[in-house]
Amino acid sequence: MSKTRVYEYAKKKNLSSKVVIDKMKELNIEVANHMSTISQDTVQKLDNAFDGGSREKKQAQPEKPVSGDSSSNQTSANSKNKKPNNKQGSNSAKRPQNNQGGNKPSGKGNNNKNKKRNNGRASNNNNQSQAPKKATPENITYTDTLTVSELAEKLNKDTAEIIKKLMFLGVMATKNQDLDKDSIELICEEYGVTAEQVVEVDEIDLDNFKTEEKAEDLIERPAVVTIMGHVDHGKTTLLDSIRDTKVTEGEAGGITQHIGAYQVEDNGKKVTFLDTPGHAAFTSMRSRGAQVTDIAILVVAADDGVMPQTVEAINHAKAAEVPIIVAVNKMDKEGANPDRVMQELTEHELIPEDWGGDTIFVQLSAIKREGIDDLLEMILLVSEVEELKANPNSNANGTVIEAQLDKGRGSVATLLVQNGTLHVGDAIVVGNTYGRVRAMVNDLGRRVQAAGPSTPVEITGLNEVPAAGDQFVVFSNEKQARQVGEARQQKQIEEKRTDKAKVSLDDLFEQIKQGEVKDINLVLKADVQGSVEALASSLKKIDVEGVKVNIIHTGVGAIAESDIILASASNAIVIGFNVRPDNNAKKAAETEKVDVRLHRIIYKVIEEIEAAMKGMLDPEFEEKVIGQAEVREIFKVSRIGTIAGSYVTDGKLTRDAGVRVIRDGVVLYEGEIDTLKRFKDDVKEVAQNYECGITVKNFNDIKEGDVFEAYVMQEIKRV
Ligand SMILES: Nc1nc2c(ncn2[C@@H]2O[C@H](COP(=O)(O)OP(=O)(O)OP(=O)(O)O)[C@@H](O)[C@H]2O)c(=O)[nH]1
Repeated sequence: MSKTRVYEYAKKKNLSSKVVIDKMKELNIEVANHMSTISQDTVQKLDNAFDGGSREKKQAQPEKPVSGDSSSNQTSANSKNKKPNNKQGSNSAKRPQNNQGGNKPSGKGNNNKNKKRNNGRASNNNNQSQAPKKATPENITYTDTLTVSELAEKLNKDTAEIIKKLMFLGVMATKNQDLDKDSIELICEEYGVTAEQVVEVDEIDLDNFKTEEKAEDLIERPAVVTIMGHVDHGKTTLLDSIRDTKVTEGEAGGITQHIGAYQVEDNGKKVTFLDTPGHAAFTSMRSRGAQVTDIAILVVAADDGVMPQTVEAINHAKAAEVPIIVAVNKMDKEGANPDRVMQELTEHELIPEDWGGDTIFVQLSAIKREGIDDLLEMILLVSEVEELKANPNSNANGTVIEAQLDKGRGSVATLLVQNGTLHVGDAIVVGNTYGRVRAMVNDLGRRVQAAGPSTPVEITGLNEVPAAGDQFVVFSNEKQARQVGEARQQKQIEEKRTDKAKVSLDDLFEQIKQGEVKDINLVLKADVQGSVEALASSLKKIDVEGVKVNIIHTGVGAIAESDIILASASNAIVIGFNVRPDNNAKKAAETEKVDVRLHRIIYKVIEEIEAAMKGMLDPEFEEKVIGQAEVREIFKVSRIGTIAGSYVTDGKLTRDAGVRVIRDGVVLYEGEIDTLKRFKDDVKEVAQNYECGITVKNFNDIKEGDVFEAYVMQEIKRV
């Protein structure tokens, strides 16, 4: 059996691997990737296929673009691969290796195995790669992406060699282009190198400061219980009656205090209840990464049965993988029908033990305080099964249950200690706040010095108010606590600043709805003063939901960088009427994330702004400028009209693209390309740094120095 591989065959035929793979697929020959072996029989079939057709051969000029950064004037089929990964993942469909499902699992599996084996040795090998011999390393590491030349350096190879390899994989890349994970792995595979993507550790992530516990240090801790269920089924009454029965029995003389959670004792064992019933609080904490609940009590009124929120609560508890105990409440009521409740719950996979399932059902009357002991007993039973453990002898960490600003005491937060023991005087970072635990009060209003695992305590001493669901960690070193706390605070401020998303038409309505936007600030630029005025007065007349259009700046001429800076500073949208942004403005708009809208018809501007304010903006398509060409010379041909001898300065021009003729930053005409030629030939597209001849449909007033802007309408993916 012959051992020809796809890429070898491709090389022999002077074709790219992609072309060969595509052809094999066309011929219904199974193929995974460029490394797949092909039989003699297949070689024969391919030979026939390629010798018959000439289309593919035309595309194959593998040697040429390697030396230069810009690729040759390719056909549109080939040019698809020119930029394999402008944005990570966004072009994945276009990457050749993604066409072959069979390839990945095996390749990845091997990598993973290697990864494990080589774990921790990555950097060593990297250093090794600096050795004078320049051997190929065993493995390489990277964080996010690598450019072609960075990859070449890591592999100790010439950049040109990597570019060539990429080409044989059907990927056209320049040396400074970022490669995505798949491409990096493919190239490394070629050299038998393992590529490991390492995740950058966030130094101020609180998880990094939690103590790692050894199994032998862990001892049993109380369960943390949340009560959930439908409105009026008796959650609050149940919480109150548990507390009243148990607290008065145990801690005599305590004045119960609402701190968001309380602890009761039964048979010498403690149970902690979160006293914000309902799944909203439960889920909002969970959405912030806090998993506090160990057991969920699902309250169902015996006279009402399973209701919508009962089902929601079940789903939330299931999603959190928290065991559920069903409390069938209101058993004292006349219409109480516990069997119906059980029956209805079986539909949600909560099957009573009596019926062969494993869900515990407790019948009770919260109001009459009947069945409370049974419920507690069951909670203790489930806790035992769950083997809930923690180490009371380490620095505390846990979650904020609730927090507020108190006039007299400053920031007050209820913390649930999940591991370790919290002490008065501890240096602590809580979410993005920090401080020293000044005083601790338990759920009975008593001052305490220490709080062990599963204990809720209210603390003071933080510099700011944290948020419910925030994590907290105690530091042995106060200085470190302050540093981490300050860094987290700083990061939050920065995130807020960048997060304070600039207004964009796409999410304007959302912001209006949330009350974040009351005025829409606009910067208007137009070709002539008359248009500026007409546009401004029409825009001011838009009246939607009491939101005011506020024109903060107008001007005549191209959109300049200063317009963008102004818009950025005042959170404005820029409208260009018959004008374009110049290059600096374009760059500024990108970095400042300023929404720039370009129009040629006044009513379209009004329509768009109005639609955005009403939340009716059509989100499906947006215009994407694909390239620009500069007119260098004009040829007047009597039968044809004006041919613009042009040079593509940016991107590419395609014959089916829309085109605008721009003179001094002002749009003169918008229409379609009529003919696009290279020398005498009609072509489908012309790439950057190439000359071409262009005629525009129904438009001949072209002058030297004019700019053609080519654009296509592109569907935008929403997340
Ligand atoms: N007869 C009887 N009524 C009860 C029982 N438990 C609660 N109730 C009554 O049912 C009503 C609702 O009880 P809550 O405890 O407020 O119910 P909830 O589930 O907390 O309600 P929301 O807070 O609105 O979600 C009140 O009028 C209670 O007095 C019980 O065991 N028997």
